[in-house]
Amino acid sequence: MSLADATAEDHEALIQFLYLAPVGLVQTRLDGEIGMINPISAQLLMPLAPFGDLSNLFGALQGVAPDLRARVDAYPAPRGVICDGLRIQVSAGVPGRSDPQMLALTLVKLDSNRLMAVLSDITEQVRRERLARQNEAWLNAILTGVSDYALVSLDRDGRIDDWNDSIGRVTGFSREQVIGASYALFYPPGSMTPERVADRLAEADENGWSLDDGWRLKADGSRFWCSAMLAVLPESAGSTDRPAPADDAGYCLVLRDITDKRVKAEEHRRAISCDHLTGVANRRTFFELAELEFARWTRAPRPLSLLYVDIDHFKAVNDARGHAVGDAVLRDVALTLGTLFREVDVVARIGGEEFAVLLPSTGLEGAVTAADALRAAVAARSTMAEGGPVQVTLSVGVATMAPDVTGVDALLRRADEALYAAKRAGRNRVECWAT
Ligand SMILES: Nc1nc2c(ncn2[C@@H]2O[C@H](COP(=O)(O)OP(=O)(O)OP(=O)(O)O)[C@@H](O)[C@H]2O)c(=O)[nH]1
Repeated sequence: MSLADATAEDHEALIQFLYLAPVGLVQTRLDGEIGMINPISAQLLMPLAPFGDLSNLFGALQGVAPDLRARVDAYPAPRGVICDGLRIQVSAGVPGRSDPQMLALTLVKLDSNRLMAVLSDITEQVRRERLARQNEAWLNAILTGVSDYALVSLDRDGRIDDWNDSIGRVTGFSREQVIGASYALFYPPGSMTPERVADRLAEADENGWSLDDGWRLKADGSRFWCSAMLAVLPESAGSTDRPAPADDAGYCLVLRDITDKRVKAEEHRRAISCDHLTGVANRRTFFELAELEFARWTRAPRPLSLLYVDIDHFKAVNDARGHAVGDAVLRDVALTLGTLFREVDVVARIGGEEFAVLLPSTGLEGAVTAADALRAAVAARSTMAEGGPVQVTLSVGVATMAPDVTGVDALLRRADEALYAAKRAGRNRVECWAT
């Protein structure tokens, strides 16, 4: 066989591999223009691509992974792995019925002109991981030594009904301060609502336990990073010879100070849950948290609202001042969003110049007030950038939960419709969804 024949055969084998590979493979230029794409990629990308346009990988993924282009631009080496198994949330699931669809993307820079993208559907794997994580956390909680724990016994309403030294040791609170208080006492202001207190109790009732990590408060006002497990006590405290009726059963709250491990945990959390450019939550995290809120709402309806935020005429900023200045504006808007909202609110970048804010325990009126405060704050400031300050305005669509809203996607659609109305009405406005 001649060298030319052998090369042609190799080429043919490569094409065969590309077409039959069990994962999606896409070869693009550095600007994302697609040169070669196999059927699995086309199948995965087609539903995401605006107007079914599969000419550019970044364009196709713009709605679900807006920062890809920036990642490629920021990658300094002539070749190498730009991102490895980056998780991209494609759609929100419906609690109890379907899981959110998730893709994994590995992006390799082959040389100064070409990228290779490997795409796979990891929806099922993510579901299994979530279950495994919960099991592991539970096992860790049981197996680790008990000296760094504070054990708190709670009544059915989440009020602390028993005291032991471990609470004083870990949190610094005295018996008088804690007995009769809600366990929300250990949470920093703004990070707990009465509904959330009840949610965690309900979650524990349903699963036997409920876990969460985050900042907690000590008696002196300082914070510690805590892993908290709330477990159902099958019998009421003090009952010895007969099981208590189920109504009397309380809870055991186990607080563990893991401040030392926090830096690593935080770094990990940020890497997977925050938007690369702005530092606010990414689209995937938004949907995860929004689904949790929606599931809570399904169990016990309470006010829950959503803001869909879009920067006005942002393309003009990019066109006039360049992409880097556009990025600085995005970061600035995210900063304003981050400072205006409560810790319990979820602020996320869900598209190129689109943000969403989920407001638990907030009805329509409160959401409109918050949206207008945001609109006014952004309109009043400007971003300092090379070549002079840049001013932008926002349009905001507001929607609130109602019995006929079937899921997170549906709520988002309503907020999007309201946003569209705000754009039509002249921009720099807040509009609410109306039937
Ligand atoms: N700098 C920068 N620009 C981005 C990023 N993601 C998306 N964009 C740009 O955002 C712009 C969005 O423009 P359009 O959707 O036309 O909307 P608009 O100009 O904001 O106009 P209206 O929304 O109708 O007020 C496009 O120019 C995108 O290229 C990003 O990460 N950085």
